[in-house]
Amino acid sequence: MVMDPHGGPENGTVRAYLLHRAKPHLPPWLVWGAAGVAGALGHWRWPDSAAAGVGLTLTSVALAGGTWLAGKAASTQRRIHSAITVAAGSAWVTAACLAGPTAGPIDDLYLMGGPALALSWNVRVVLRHNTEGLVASSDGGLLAKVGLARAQIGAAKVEPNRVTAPLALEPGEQTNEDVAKALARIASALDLPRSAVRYTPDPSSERRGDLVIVPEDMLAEVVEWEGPSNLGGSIADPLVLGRYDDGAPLVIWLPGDPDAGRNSTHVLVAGGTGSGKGDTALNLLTEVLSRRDVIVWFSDPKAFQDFAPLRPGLDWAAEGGTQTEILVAAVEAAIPARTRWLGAHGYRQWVPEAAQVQNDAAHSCRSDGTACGCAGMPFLVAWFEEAANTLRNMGDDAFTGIAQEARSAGISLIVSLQRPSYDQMSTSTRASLPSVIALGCDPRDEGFSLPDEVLAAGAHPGAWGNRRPGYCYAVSPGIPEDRYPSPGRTRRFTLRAVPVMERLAAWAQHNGASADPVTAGAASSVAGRAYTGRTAPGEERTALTVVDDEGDDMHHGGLLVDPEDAHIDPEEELPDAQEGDDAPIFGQETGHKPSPEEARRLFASALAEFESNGLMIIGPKDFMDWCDRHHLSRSWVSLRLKEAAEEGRLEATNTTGRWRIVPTATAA
Ligand SMILES: Nc1ncnc2c1ncn2[C@@H]1O[C@H](COP(=O)(O)OP(=O)(O)OP(=O)(O)O)[C@@H](O)[C@H]1O
Repeated sequence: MVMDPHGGPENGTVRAYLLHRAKPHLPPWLVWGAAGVAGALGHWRWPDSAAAGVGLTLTSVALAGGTWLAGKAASTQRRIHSAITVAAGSAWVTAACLAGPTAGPIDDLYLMGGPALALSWNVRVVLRHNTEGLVASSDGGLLAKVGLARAQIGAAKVEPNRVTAPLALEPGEQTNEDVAKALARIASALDLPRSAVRYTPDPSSERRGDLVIVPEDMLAEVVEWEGPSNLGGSIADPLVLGRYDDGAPLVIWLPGDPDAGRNSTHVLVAGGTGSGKGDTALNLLTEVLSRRDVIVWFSDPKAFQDFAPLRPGLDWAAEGGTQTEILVAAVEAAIPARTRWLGAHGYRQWVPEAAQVQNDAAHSCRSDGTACGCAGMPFLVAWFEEAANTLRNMGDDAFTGIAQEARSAGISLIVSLQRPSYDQMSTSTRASLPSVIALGCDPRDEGFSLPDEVLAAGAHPGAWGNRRPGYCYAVSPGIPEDRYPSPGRTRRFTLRAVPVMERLAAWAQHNGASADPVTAGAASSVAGRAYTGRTAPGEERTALTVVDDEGDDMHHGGLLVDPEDAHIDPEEELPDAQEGDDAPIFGQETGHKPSPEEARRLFASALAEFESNGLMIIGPKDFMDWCDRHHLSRSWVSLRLKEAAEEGRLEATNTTGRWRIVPTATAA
């Protein structure tokens, strides 16, 4: 039989299991048997010896006294129990030796007294197993050992794998912080991992709290993802990501709930390489996509390696940096539009009713008080996978602004980081993400992942590193705060999950929400055809594109070229430009170069080409080849970009030298 280091059977039979469970309770019975044998043997050896009688009696008294002295370090209760047992046992052996094991009441004493004593020890072992250390500490043992002498432990609540013991500290001498600092020593004294010992301070007292001990790691077993928890439910229902160490489901909520007094939230998924961050993201994304009233805008610089099967269910999948910049701009545009819509329909924040057709007069945008029948607005999840670069480009102020305002617009941001640390994300950006799913990380990054109080209460993701994939702490509105330091584990995704994810994406594509006109309009107004919205197979969603589908060719892209320039064929050979023309052309090579006017026209066409290709955020570097082709300098381009911004064709982004194309339909 394979044994684990704690002596448990790993894969044994039922019999082996029972034997294993019975093992700790056998010794008192073995001692009972041995005493019987000793009595019989002694009587056979010294049937009538007076000397043996004195010797044996002294021995038994010495044994009992010795036990008493030896038990000094044990609790008083245990000491008395041991001494009585030894005294009774040795007295019986003495009597049996001298008078014979079957004489008078000696055999009855053996048969009744022995089992009673053995049982009393069994009870003790059971008690000790459940409240290991805590019983012993009632006389200060454990707590003295860990530097909390004089603290009192109240009646412990014992559940199958969880002991909760109220702790009262020495008034004026000790604080809850002292307990937090002693947690590692308590774990050491109990021979448990540090994450098994937690402390929940009582918010109303600096010297009271609950010590929670979870002796067995019930998360060790890997659970595979089998499908979403609540297909067709609302995004307002809990999202189930895994389970806690006591078996309770690990859930979070994204939208707020005014009735429960819960705010909507943004989530950081933080974990080191190999911590199971990818699978955790899949847990969250599959839950979101399985709900009927939410759309997802998803940006992934890694080209959807992990998320490919789910891609058809996304309303917008942005791949790489530039597309992500556009997605960010679209979120920025969607915020005021959505907030306005929610306000006009009498919602202080997004609730599931907002996603329905607005048939309730109480939620009408009409001034006459009749129902308006407007299309509902689904919740929006904007997801930034591996977001360090995106956040850096956006800048702190922009991100914190978006995060702040998104919450009243029915938008949750989900951000994941390659490494959870301050060199990936600034303090202020970190602070604008109220929720975190903290997976294993470098011990030095713990302070970034989790709030100080949660770390002080015993959370320790640095202890997992990448050795416990999927283990996590979840801090989020709606989770009871005393749960924050409890570890959970998400579910694992294997190849077997792929077809299920594909079916889920197809379900979302057909049955999930699609963007409402307000959100789609805001997205299209900045992203042009880079935003298409999710399309079901066979369904052309052209309504959202502001540019004519035929306009792929930049030079003939109807809508995109000024009408007075429409006759120009830019392919046509252009006359040589005059030397010394007024355009500030520097570093220009000799050769064919367009006149300033033509160059401007070419520039307009180039913008149109970018737009028709969905490349909505541009900078001088995007014009490098173009400059070479047309013998124009980059500084000339920079100047033109600024001019175009003044004309309303471009809009400045948060990054110097990067401009967002204003789609032609909405260009000033
Ligand atoms: N909940 C889980 N239970 C068990 N194993 C898991 C769990 N989640 C992930 N794993 C396993 O852990 C390994 C690492 O997971 P994953 O690739 O998701 O980590 P990661 O944090 O995304 O790493 P990286 O940043 O390098 O991509 C994989 O082999 C995966 O199958």
